[in-house]
Amino acid sequence: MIREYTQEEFAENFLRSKNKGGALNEEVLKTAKEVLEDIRLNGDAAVKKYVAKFDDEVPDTWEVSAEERKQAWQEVSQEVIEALKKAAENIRSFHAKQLQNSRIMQMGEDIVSGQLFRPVERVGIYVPGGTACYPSSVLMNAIPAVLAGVEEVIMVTPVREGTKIAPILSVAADIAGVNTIYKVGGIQAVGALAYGTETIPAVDKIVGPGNAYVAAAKSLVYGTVGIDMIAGPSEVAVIADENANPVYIAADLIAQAEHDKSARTFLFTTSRKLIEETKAELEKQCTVLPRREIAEASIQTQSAAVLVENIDQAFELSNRLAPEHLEIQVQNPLQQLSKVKNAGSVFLGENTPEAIGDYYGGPNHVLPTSGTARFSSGLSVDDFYKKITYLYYSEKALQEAAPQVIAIANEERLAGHLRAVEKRVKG
Ligand SMILES: NC(=O)c1ccc[n+]([C@@H]2O[C@H](COP(=O)([O-])OP(=O)(O)OC[C@H]3O[C@@H](n4cnc5c(N)ncnc54)[C@H](O)[C@@H]3O)[C@@H](O)[C@H]2O)c1
Ligand SMILES: N[C@H](CO)Cc1c[nH]c[nH+]1
Ligand SMILES: [Zn+2]
Repeated sequence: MIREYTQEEFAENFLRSKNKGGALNEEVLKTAKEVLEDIRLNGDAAVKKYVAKFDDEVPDTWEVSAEERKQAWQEVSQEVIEALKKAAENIRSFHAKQLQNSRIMQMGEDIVSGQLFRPVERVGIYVPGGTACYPSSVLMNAIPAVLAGVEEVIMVTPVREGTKIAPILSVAADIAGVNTIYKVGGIQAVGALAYGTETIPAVDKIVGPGNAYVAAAKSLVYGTVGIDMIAGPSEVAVIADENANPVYIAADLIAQAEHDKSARTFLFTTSRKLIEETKAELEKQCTVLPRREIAEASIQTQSAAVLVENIDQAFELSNRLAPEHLEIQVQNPLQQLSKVKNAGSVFLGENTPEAIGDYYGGPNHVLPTSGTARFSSGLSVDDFYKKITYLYYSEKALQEAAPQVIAIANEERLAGHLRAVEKRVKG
């Protein structure tokens, strides 16, 4: 089961090599590159080919029809619809606080500058669906986009069985305000959204989580379109002291491990006893897990337990790892929050399992993985804005600024720039 590492071994095995976009290995990137190039050149025909290759049956029509979307509401229980609506409300209130207005600044008497906040016009949201069904990802992706004022939200998701998407995905899409849904997933969906095909329109930005293939494809189309971040296979790190509950820790590690064989789970603790008890719990809880095979593969190959001398050492390792999720299971967890430097999202105390954030709490669950939380953040309203700066100078203001600008332009040996100012100033 979960392997124990010394701090040095952990650094060697998990921080030096594997934590640099680890999920995007060469082989995955090579496949993604080939598929993307084919889609760029051959549009729908290539998409069709790869849906058949990677996802089985090719639906006759890729767009989920208005009729299918209406019918979906009859196929989901009222209880689940209510749960989705309540979750959507929490996510909406959390993200509404991130809304921003354009700014205008008076910089002295004759100068005005500022920033225009403009929504990205057309956004593609990726909703994973290879081995599980993710209505929560529909809400997490689309709600901030709609709040920011995105005009068109296009959702893509693979079909797992038959040629229909799960009705709950369609209901979640209606609740969140998705305009169009296409039954295409994987690299081929990312390619179609980036380059546009006869059926699927090109978008301005692609957001959303996915497995290593999806994450690799997103990283490769960056530049043609915007992307949010590398949101690949799930991760959780738990920092725990001797008072933490091994039953909860094992449950939370399994909750992320069951996403994907490539998911990564970590325990940093001051207690050897807790490591032993967590190991025993992992064995026990996995035996009754429907996705046992996936969770066990993840725990056996991608996980680590590290005994540390004190909690500060645990934070040091976690900050270097920059996990997607960090659980702080120590006494007075709020007092430890200031020690977090790198993480996608933090969960405080034993009553805040990471799963509450996956579905319901409000913060976004689309988060940076494989060490990329060192420089990127979870999805937010901000991802759906462009911030356009502007500047106004009066004649008098330009006159005053001219000597400084001319001096700098002169040093840069850019005479054209210098003259553009010089020609306007008198005297
Ligand atoms: N970081 C985050 O914010 C976050 C949030 C939710 C889920 N996730 C992750 O999303 C992922 C969901 O994975 P999933 O597989 O269930 O769904 P997915 O939709 O991400 O990927 C499934 C698609 O991958 C493609 N694929 C599979 N094997 C392939 C191969 N050998 N070559 C080329 N393409 C291939 C297929 O087209 C398939 O439809 C998990 O890794 C989970 O941990 C991450
Ligand atoms: N834990 C995932 C992010 O890594 C999000 C999710 C959706 N559903 C369940 N979990
Ligand atoms: Zn999860």
